[in-house]
Amino acid sequence: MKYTFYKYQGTGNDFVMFDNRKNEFPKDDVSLVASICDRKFGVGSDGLILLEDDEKTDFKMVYFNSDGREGSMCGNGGRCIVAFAYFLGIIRNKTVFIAVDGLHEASIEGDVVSLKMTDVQEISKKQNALYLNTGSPHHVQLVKELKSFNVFKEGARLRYGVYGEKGSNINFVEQNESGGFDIRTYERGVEDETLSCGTGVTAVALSMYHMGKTKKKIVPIKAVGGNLEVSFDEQNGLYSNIYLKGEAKQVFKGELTW
Ligand SMILES: N[C@H](CCC[C@H](N)C(=O)O)C(=O)O
Repeated sequence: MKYTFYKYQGTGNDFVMFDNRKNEFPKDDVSLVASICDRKFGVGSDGLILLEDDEKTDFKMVYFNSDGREGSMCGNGGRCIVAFAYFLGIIRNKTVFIAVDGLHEASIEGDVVSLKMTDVQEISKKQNALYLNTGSPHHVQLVKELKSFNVFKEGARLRYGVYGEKGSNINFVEQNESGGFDIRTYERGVEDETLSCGTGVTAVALSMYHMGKTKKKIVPIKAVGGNLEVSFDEQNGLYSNIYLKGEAKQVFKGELTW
């Protein structure tokens, strides 16, 4: 059977996307998902996303990491699937959809998608770092000379060494001259550095505010693959109305046979 797929990227975090409203995709096939994501033997991507029907909202997002296993929330994937739903004509400029961590509101204007993230109440302190869940678990650590920092080696060491089998995504941050922050992320489930991680960017913005590194509630973040903006409200340590905003684009369409 032939399946049409689309490739999307959000600040360089790339995804193979299927319209699975007819439920044809064999989503329990971990090795199939992993082989589609493989950059040498497949299409190549950081993850695979299914757009499915949902009774109560506009659509459902099902996200798999490139290892073939279902992941926790993906912020860039969430932005990309909004662009995909718009392309398919399922939504207009505003939407509410369901993902693994609950409901998400979003809006799209040209190539720019603004995605509401889950509220965050708990930011815990680790040695040299903060840890929080923005839909996915994130370790946030300030470093010097981020450009030459060995993200893969240090990320892998912390991911397994500190967080064990379940793991965490690991973000390294440095404040830049314009007052915003540069970020590089080692992603669990991809087990490598990716060019951008949306839930990671969100975690960094909240963490930097929490630490007093910025007083602004609109925080520009520069990932390797592009710029994102995080805005939020904060009251007594509760972060709400968190929005992740940036470009999400369709790259190509193709056909897979299996
Ligand atoms: N790239 C994603 C993060 C996916 C989280 C995933 N790596 C996991 O821990 O299951 C993002 O843009 O938020």
